[in-house]
Amino acid sequence: MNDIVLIKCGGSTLEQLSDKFFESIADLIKLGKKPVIVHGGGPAIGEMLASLNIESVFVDGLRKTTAEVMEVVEMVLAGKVNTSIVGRLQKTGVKTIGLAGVDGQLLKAKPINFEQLGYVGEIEQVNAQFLLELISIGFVPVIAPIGVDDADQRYNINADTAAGAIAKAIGAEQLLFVTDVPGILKDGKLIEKTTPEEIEEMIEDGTIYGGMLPKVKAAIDSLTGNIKEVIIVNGKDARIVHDGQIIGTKIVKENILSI
Ligand SMILES: Nc1ncnc2c1ncn2[C@@H]1O[C@H](COP(=O)(O)OP(=O)(O)O)[C@@H](O)[C@H]1O
Ligand SMILES: CC(=O)N[C@@H](CCC(=O)OP(=O)(O)O)C(=O)O
Repeated sequence: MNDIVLIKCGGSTLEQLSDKFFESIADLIKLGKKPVIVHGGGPAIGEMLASLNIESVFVDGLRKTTAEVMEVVEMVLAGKVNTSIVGRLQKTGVKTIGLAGVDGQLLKAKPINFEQLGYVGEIEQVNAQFLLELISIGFVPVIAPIGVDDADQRYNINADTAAGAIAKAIGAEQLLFVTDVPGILKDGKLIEKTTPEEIEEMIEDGTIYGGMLPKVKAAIDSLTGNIKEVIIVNGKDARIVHDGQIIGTKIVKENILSI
């Protein structure tokens, strides 16, 4: 047991996160957990691009990233969103360090499909050793999903995908997606527990679409690693932990569910 919990904070909910949310991260540390945060910031990037009269174009949920867009993505994610989360967490007394993929070559990336998506990246390698060292000396890393290659080209990585890859690389035990819905909803009702197989069916029948897709795909992929469960939770709730329980949708490996 390494007690690492990777928490992905979605841009959909970042501005609504209460002080209590950050206090519950401090609570997790008191319970002996080692949190690591990966954040998004899609809406903030969209607003900044709009204010610069640059159009946002999405292909299959991924933002088409020209060199000009990449500069804005990095400015918003690393410059604004990351420092804001670091500041809020630090206020609760937690030792925090903000990082983008370029720091310590944390996220080595390559283009997914340059012709179609420009500088959208996929992670080739995570510098897990660097992160584990920071965790071992008591820091909570807060990571912006920006990748880098050996030529210092930066890449825009979907934050859910980055969270899954980082969780797997550092052997996290739990992966939490904090978003703007209470979990996976079906016919308006919260699904409390589900499996990769059921998720495939919900993708097929259209129950799961849009921004939920990269989350469940990253969840399924990370369940092949050290992770025992992935939980999707609502960032609008004051606290993520209620009486020691996390409320949301739990995604577990099939064999565990059938026991
Ligand atoms: N079955 C589903 N249950 C709940 N939300 C869903 C479902 N399918 C798609 N979604 C969408 O996924 C969104 C969350 O993803 P996204 O907007 O990318 O958030 P984030 O910025 O937190 O990553 C929800 O607001 C909702 O519109
Ligand atoms: C390639 C790609 O689409 N990158 C995302 C990165 C931010 C992100 O993923 O933010 P959320 O978690 O808020 O969706 C973007 O440019 O919007």
